[in-house]
Amino acid sequence: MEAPVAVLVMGVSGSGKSTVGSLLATELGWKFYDADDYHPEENRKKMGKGIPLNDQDRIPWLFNLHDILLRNVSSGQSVVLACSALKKMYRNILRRGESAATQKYDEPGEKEELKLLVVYLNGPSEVISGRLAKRKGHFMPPELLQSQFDTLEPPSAPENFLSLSVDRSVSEMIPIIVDYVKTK
Ligand SMILES: Nc1ncnc2c1ncn2[C@@H]1O[C@H](COP(=O)(O)OP(=O)(O)O)[C@@H](O)[C@H]1O
Ligand SMILES: O=C(O)[C@H](O)[C@@H](O)[C@H](O)[C@H](O)COP(=O)(O)O
Repeated sequence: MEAPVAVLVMGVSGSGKSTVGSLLATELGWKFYDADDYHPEENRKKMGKGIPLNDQDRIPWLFNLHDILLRNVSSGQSVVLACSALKKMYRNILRRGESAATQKYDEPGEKEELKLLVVYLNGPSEVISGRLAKRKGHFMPPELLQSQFDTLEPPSAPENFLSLSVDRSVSEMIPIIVDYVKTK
């Protein structure tokens, strides 16, 4: 792998995106972005009140994240992004920005400005809700987990993705992800 890439670490709230993504970026020596840091105040307030976000809330946030990824990759900087990216359309926006909205080029691999490698952290709601119940000092209420599962569209071919069970330890995941990234 030579050209700069963006690695998306995705999954429902509490699946481990921030933990895995930040360690991965450190391991690779790449920049790390946590999509949670880019939610507008209205989105945070909405989630804080226990109301799930909808497409209208998420799409401008995803456009902004696409711009950040593209700016980095265009300047030669590979990046890791931790972002829920629950729907296929959301991942297309991260890849293509506004052109995803026109759906002219819908499928990953077609005329992409940005190579996005997807790491999908998957696991049962019982395990993830147990972790959220213990997590302290975060704006996301654990009650929203079911809505995240309801919205989730797991990645599928032709998306370029690696699926990892949240049952694995983080230290076990990192070398697997590094291998995946290095062979792409
Ligand atoms: N693979 C893992 N094994 C055990 N605990 C984990 C694992 N990944 C994350 N955690 C813990 O689960 C909680 C949620 O992780 P976090 O990274 O905040 O998830 P997300 O960013 O997807 O919401 C945190 O308390 C974190 O320490
Ligand atoms: O698209 C969304 O609904 C949000 O991005 C959501 O998925 C995310 O989970 C929250 O921002 C909370 O952050 P954590 O994922 O860190 O719990």
